[in-house]
Amino acid sequence: MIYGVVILFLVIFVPLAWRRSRRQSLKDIQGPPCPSLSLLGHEKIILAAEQVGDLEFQWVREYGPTWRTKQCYGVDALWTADPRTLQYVFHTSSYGFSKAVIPTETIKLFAGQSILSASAHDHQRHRKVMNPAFTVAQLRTFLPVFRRLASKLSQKWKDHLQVDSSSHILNVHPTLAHMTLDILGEVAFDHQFGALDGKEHELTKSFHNLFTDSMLHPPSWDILFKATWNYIPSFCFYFLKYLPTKEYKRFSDYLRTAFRTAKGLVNEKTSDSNEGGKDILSILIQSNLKEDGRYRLSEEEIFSQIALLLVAGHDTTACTMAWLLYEVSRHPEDQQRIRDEIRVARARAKARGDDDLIPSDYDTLAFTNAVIKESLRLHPIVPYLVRKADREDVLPLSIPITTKSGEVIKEIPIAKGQHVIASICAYNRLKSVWGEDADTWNPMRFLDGSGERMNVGVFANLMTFSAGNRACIGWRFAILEMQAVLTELVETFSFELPPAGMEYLRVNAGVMLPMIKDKMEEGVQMRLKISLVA
Ligand code: HEM
Repeated sequence: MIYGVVILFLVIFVPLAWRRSRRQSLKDIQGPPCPSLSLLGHEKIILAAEQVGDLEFQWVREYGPTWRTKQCYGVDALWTADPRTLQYVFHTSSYGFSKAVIPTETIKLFAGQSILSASAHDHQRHRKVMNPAFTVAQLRTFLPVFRRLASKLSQKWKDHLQVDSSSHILNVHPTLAHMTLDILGEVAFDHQFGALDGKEHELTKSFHNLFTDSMLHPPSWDILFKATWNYIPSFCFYFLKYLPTKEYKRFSDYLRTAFRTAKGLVNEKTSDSNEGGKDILSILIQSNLKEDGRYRLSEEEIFSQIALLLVAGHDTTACTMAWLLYEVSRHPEDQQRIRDEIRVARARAKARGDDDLIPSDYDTLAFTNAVIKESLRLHPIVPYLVRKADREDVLPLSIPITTKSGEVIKEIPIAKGQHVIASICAYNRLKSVWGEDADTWNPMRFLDGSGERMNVGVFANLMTFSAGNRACIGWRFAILEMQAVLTELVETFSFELPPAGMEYLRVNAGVMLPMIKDKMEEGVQMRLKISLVA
């Protein structure tokens, strides 16, 4: 049946797409030759790349930081890693570039009517209600929970070592994900998921391999089918959740489960006699009630934020931490330097009369923070973002490019509806921003300030948390959580790469996940050798 639907869409929409591609003005922009006359353009090779970003890095080397690719049905897409263009798209033009249809409708499949897929007008409303839950003061109150659950994780790993031997090769990803879910449960919803205790919540089951099942290496029919979404009336999207294939079923099953969990959590809050709850959901509900009725979030929108937070706030951080521990394993001398730095900070805290580090102590861990930034630079969990110009516009470039006809240009006129793809992974490795060693590990770049001159993204000039008014609302949350967890783990354990023979892949499942070559059927994993610090 799905093939019939796809063929029908192809017949109707290929001519439309072809006509649209004629209107565009990007023909003179250089880019990789199209693999064939294929209707898929470059989409298939980008989505199937063995290592996320490798193609983009190669294209930046060949064409400069702004280049053109073909999307399905011959439509041109403009890719950019140019800092000025990114600043223009994400900051200067404010809401002038909306999220493209395919990511928006895909997000709705697993996060309903949440902030992540809201239109510009609705986004301001969502963000105003959610902001009070993500202030610095609010987040600092979460630190004891971050520390307690990091220490619980550490105890679990110690137990592994006792059962096994003094060192052990451990897949660190699942327990990191259990810990980040438990953290989110407590600080966001005042709820105990008990994932680290091995409790099988229906949510953890329905989240397991959600993105790899739904988005990793999509079949050609799905890529072509999704491309038709750019041309169909919006009421058709309502039916996507009923598509019977695994790609769509996994998302709609998750959304149903998340909504069930969300209803339970909201009921707990509203029946709670303690109205001054300090968790994210309580603050969101209180902030919503203070709003004028016209601007309030509906019940469905609140459930959707919960479904989104459960995804956006846990595995993103768990995978990012898995990469962080991978980098720490590859660089034992940096690992030791982190340990020494924590020791000094602890001694200072003790001399002051504090039992433990306080939030401002984490800001003084200059090298540890530089390591976190460097890992976020090389391993951005969201590798690119697709935006659509809401009107005709002219994009400024800080790095001029040479067109096919040999002209050197500093700006690119674009048509309304043009897809502009921000390559987060390519920007994060741009030599003009990060220096000649941009492809290699060097946390020191964040200590001499050389990497942080331009202020493109919300954090450390990185695009990893995006930029502008739709940037990650949880970036401070994620950083404080990583600081607390990394200090606990590096103080307690020594990390090494396992013996040679394991090749780690950054796979593209909508988000960038760690897997092991030739063991992809085992799912997301990061195997590291751990032992207790002597
Ligand atoms: C290392 C961890 C994280 C990374 C790399 C990350 C990255 C991102 C990125 C790139 C976006 C923009 C997506 C887009 O425009 O389509 C985003 C949005 C968002 N993130 Fe995060 N995130 C992380 C952790 C978190 C955490 C811990 C939370 C919540 C507790 C969170 C909640 C959100 C929300 C609600 C949005 C939507 C914001 C909006 O549209 O205004 N994220 N994140």
